[in-house]
Amino acid sequence: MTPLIQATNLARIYQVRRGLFAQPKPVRAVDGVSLAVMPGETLGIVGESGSGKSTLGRMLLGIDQLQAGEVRFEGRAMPELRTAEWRALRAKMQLVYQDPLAALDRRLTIASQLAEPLEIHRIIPKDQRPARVAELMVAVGLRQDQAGRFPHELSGGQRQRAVIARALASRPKLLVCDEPVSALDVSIQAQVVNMLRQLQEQNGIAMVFISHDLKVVRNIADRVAVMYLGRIVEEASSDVIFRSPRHPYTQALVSSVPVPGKLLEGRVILQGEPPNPANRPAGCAFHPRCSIARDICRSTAPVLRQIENRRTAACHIVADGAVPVAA
Ligand SMILES: Nc1ncnc2c1ncn2[C@@H]1O[C@H](COP(=O)(O)OP(=O)(O)OP(=O)(O)O)[C@@H](O)[C@H]1O
Repeated sequence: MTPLIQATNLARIYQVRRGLFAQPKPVRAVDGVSLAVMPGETLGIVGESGSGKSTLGRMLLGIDQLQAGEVRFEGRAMPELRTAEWRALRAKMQLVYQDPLAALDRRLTIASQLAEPLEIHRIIPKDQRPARVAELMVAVGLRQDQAGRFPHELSGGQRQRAVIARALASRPKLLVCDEPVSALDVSIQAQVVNMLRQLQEQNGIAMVFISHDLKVVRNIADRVAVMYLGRIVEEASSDVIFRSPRHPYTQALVSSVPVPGKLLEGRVILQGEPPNPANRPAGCAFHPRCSIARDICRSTAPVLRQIENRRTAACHIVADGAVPVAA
């Protein structure tokens, strides 16, 4: 089966100047990332702030330039130029990000915002648009009397529902959700995540779900990729990642998620400084914080290897004897 979206060896380096007269330094935001998402599947992407999750999400959609690598959608390479073909493909993949107020136009009513993509992509005849707008509102749990409201007249959760409805207007096959519930109250987060899950099941939409919140990812993802300083360090099904994380970084992340009724015994505490993308440690970037690091970890970067059936990890210690993924 062809993946819906497949990314190979994506890389993005930013030149970042810290201070007016300082020399720009390269920041490897995304550094050789490959992934694939099957139709209808949800891939969770987790990692601390600065690990490159958002940059990766934008690269998948073609919003951020690819400096290296390739993205294929339904088997076709994404065109580099913003041609008609690019726009047609982009309509099939939509972004939902953290701040719904920024994503919505403050001067337009909710109904007008939902009608806009229908107009732009000329998806359905004009006379059918009001009915489609009403349908989209029902799909995301907004009331019809909210159609005439402006974004500031809705709550945060309702605004995010409107953003999701707009993203659904072009009947996308992929949603890239970048921290879609982080700005919402915890009680509302679960409602929006459940709604996303339902929409996905009903419409067979695939998702790339980016979040630093493992509890949320656990709820929604089929598979999880863990990022550390621009690279994927472990990837497996959500069950496997949360039940038996193997990479020491994944172990630390997973053990920091409180489980009701369970003591924090055996919890792995991350040592050392949080990662600084402008100052990537030599060897394995995680080694300064790793409790099982050996000499090789300080000198040689580990490659992502298949360490078990359907699990990959980039760690010299856990992958002893395993075959590199690219081999
Ligand atoms: N437009 C930009 N210009 C310069 N540096 C950038 C830009 N966008 C991202 N970066 C840098 O790239 C690195 C990765 O950032 P990115 O936002 O992709 O990570 P993230 O994991 O999504 O983090 P967060 O959860 O904080 O958004 C960071 O060091 C960030 O400062």
